[in-house]
Amino acid sequence: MIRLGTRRSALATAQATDVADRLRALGHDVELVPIVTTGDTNRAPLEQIGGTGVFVSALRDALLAGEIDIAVHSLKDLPTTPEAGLTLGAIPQREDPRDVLVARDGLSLGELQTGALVGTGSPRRVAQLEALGLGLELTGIRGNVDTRIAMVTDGKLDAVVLARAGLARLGRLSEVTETLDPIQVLPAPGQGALGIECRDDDDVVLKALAPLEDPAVRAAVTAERQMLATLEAGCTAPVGALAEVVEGEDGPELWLRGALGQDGGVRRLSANGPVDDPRALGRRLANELLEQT
Ligand SMILES: NCc1[nH]cc(CCC(=O)O)c1CC(=O)O
Repeated sequence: MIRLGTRRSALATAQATDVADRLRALGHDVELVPIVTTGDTNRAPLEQIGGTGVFVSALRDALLAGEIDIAVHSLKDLPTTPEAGLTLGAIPQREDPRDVLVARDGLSLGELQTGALVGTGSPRRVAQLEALGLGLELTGIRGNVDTRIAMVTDGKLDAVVLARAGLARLGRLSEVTETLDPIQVLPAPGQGALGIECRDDDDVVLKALAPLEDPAVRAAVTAERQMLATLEAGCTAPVGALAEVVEGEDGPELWLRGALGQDGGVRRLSANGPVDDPRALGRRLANELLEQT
C-alpha cells in the first residue's frame, strides 16, 4: 500500500487523484491521506507567512515521519532548497505552463481599458504586466482558483491572472479569455509541472514512481528552478522562467527563457544549453540576468 499525502484543496486533490490513478493503473494499491498545511488555514498574504513553502512543510514532515510515502507538489510551490532525506522520485508530463487571463465579457489583455482592475498577488505577474504599459490597476488577491474566478463573475474585478494548468486540472478551461504568450508573461519556474516527493531510501516507492517520469520535463524544470535558486529568489519573487527541449543543429537541446523584475522594469534573456546539464544553463542565465544593466 502506497500512502499518498495531499492537501485538501480542490487543486491539490485533483493532482493527487491523477497520480494515484496512474499508480493504480500500474498495479499499485494507493491510499490518499489528507494533510492540513499553514497555507490552507492562514489567510494572510503569502509573503507574510513564509511564501508558498508553507504549503509544503507539513507534507514533508509527514514524509519524514513515515506517515505517508509520497507527496504530490505543484513544482512551482516547492522551494528550490533540497530537503535532507527526501527526493523527487518522479516529475511527470507537464500541463501547459502558461498563465491565462480570466476577464469579464470575454476580454483579452489588449481589450482591457486603462485603469481596469486586475487581480493577482504574484510579484512575478505584477512586474511583467506593468512592463506591458497598459495602465492596468493591479491588486493583490489570495484564495483558491474558484474564489479568484468568482471575483470576476461577481464584478469585483475586471480580470484575474491564473496558471492555465490549475484551470485544466479543475476542468475550468472554459473560463479562460486569453492565454498569455510567454513573450509577454513568462510563467513561474516549474509552473504546470508536478513533483512527486518520497524518502530517498525508499527503493520500493522509487521503483513504483519510475514509469511516471518524463526526462524532458525534468530537464526543463531543473533549469528553471536552478535559475531561480541562483537568483536567490523565493517562490514569491518576480522571476519568470520557461525551458523547453528543442531540436538544435546537433540534436535536442534545452532552451531557457528568463525574466527578472527589478527597479520597476523587467529584464529578459534567453540561452541554449545541452539537455544533460540543465543546472549549468539555469545558473548561466541567472548570472547574465544579474549582470545585465
Ligand atoms: N500558487 C498557487 C498555485 N500553485 C499551483 C497552481 C497552478 C498549477 C500549477 O502551476 O502547477 C497555482 C494557482 C495559480 O497560480 O493560478
